[in-house]
Amino acid sequence: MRIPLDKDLNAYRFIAIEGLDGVGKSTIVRLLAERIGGVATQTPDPSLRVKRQRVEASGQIADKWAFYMDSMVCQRPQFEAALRNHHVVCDRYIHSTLAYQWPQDAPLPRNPREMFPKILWPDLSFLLLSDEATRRQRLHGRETAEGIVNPADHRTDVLTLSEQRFKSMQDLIQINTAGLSPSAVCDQIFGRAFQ
Ligand SMILES: Nc1ncnc2c1ncn2[C@@H]1O[C@H](COP(=O)(O)OP(=O)(O)OP(=O)(O)O)[C@@H](O)[C@H]1O
Ligand SMILES: Cc1cn([C@H]2C[C@H](O)[C@@H](COP(=O)(O)O)O2)c(=O)[nH]c1=O
Repeated sequence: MRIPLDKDLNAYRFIAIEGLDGVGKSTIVRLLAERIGGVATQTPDPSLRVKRQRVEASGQIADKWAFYMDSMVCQRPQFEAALRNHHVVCDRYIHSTLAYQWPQDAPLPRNPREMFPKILWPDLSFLLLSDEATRRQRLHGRETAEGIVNPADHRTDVLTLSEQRFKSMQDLIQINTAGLSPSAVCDQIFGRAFQ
């Protein structure tokens, strides 16, 4: 099932799902894309995994910023091609890069759309939120199921700053996922995006 919008031009939507590690983004990206017959994607592109590991290991914030920004610029043609026929739902995008990689002591840019014109801006960006206990429980559940623990998902200082920044971003639509099943979260996003 595909749900085009009521207009000929820009008929399909580019939707970004943002939030802290473990809050439920990839689950919701998959469910929402299935529901709307859209393309589920993510940044950075998985083909950049090795380069990403190298950049993350370097720990240099300028290198990380450049890597994540470049990855979005490079994915632009792929997103534009998909948007000709489908909605696109993306796991992390520009708001994550700003939340995690903008210099710690600098205020966030006031007009990021104008500042970073090379990336394709999402039509709608959603911020998934939950209380910390729920987020940790979800993370723990996934770690137990998959047998993989990513130390980056547990850096409290980084997570605290990133959450503050996410919450201060006026163009993010906040969805409180605590107490909601994945399908109920999906319903809320669907309602906000398409009804
Ligand atoms: N609304 C929800 N209610 C209960 N469990 C959920 C919900 N959403 C996701 N989960 C579960 O929580 C775990 C983490 O979800 P998911 O991997 O989607 O998070 P994420 O935000 O993409 O994490 P990361 O950024 O670290 O990749 C998974 O085991 C998933 O099944
Ligand atoms: C896309 C993107 C990711 N990151 C950081 C944020 C997290 O600590 C890790 C994990 O990401 P994933 O969702 O588990 O793939 O990567 C970032 O700092 N900036 C970004 O743009």
